[in-house]
Amino acid sequence: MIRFQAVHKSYRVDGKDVPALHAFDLDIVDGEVFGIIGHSGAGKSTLIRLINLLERPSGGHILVDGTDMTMLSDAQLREKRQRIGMIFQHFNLLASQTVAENVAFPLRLAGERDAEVIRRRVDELLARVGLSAHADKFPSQLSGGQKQRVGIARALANRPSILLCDEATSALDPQTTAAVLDLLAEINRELKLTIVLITHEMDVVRRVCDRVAVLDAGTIVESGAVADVFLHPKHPTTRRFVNEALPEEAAGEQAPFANVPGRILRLSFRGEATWTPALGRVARETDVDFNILAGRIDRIKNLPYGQLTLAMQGARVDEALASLRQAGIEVEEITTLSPENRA
Ligand SMILES: Nc1ncnc2c1ncn2[C@@H]1O[C@H](COP(=O)(O)OP(=O)(O)OP(=O)(O)O)[C@@H](O)[C@H]1O
Repeated sequence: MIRFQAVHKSYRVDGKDVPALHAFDLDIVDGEVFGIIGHSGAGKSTLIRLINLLERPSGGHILVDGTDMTMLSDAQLREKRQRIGMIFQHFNLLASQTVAENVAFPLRLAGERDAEVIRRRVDELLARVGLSAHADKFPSQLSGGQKQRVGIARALANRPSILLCDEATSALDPQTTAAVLDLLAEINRELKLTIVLITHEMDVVRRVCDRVAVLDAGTIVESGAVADVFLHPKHPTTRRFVNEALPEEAAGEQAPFANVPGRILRLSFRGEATWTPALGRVARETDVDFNILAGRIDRIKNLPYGQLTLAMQGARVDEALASLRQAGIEVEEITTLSPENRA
């Protein structure tokens, strides 16, 4: 468990303290993939670097598995950091060392001297990230995705219980991003380690995270299970991120519904409800008509979900909505959204 207690952080700039993170509490539980999303300058890097104390908090406590990181001596902190792996946007590999030497580096740093032990561990790690054939290459001979795989192998070398990912896919194209995120999800599942990642892309959160915190100008404005935050964003900043990830839905919300006859509704289906033909059944039973304005079916991590924006007409619309809710479908009336909420 990673626990932030009343943590805040200011940087000293031109003799003045400038706040980067306002006081916050946050728990990240063992084995989850926790995302922190925010725009540039929101404080994401600061927050993630507080976990391994690459940044020291201006106040408050950071507990990792019950140990207060702020109380450790330098030697204790070095030891603790070996159990907290980290990967970076620009990979931070040693250019003059081979892939195998880069992965061996943290093992040597931790005091391992036995060449055979190191070789076996490096082989195992390179196999895990799919780079066994590239052990003797130099970083400059690898693609971005391969470099990040080396970064991941290196971060896992000392069997950490936590992996911190600092914009780990921001320098990669969408296909490579998807492959690296799949690898992170696999590592989380199989090694049961906790992953904390920061990103400015909601799609990264949607693909791999269990929970998410939205950071806006140094404040956590919203947090919770990804499906809840994604399907029912409350804060305008969250809504903007979600709309980036759901362009069709965004277009639907901004359509001129004032001219569409009927009540404008948004239906959200999760899990099994995504595949049941409830809408057709309810329409037949209650004699309502519906017109689909926007929609999509996708996945939030392993959870299938669907969202439909539709206009519904008929004398028994309220009855239809009650039946849909009973079938496990979330129903929101969106004609009543204020212009601010539609942003
Ligand atoms: N070492 C530093 N000294 C002074 N100010 C800093 C320092 N590091 C960060 N800041 C400031 O703190 C705020 C938060 O920065 P941080 O890098 O944590 O944000 P971020 O969300 O990670 O941004 P980005 O996505 O651009 O990396 C910014 O206003 C930034 O200018």
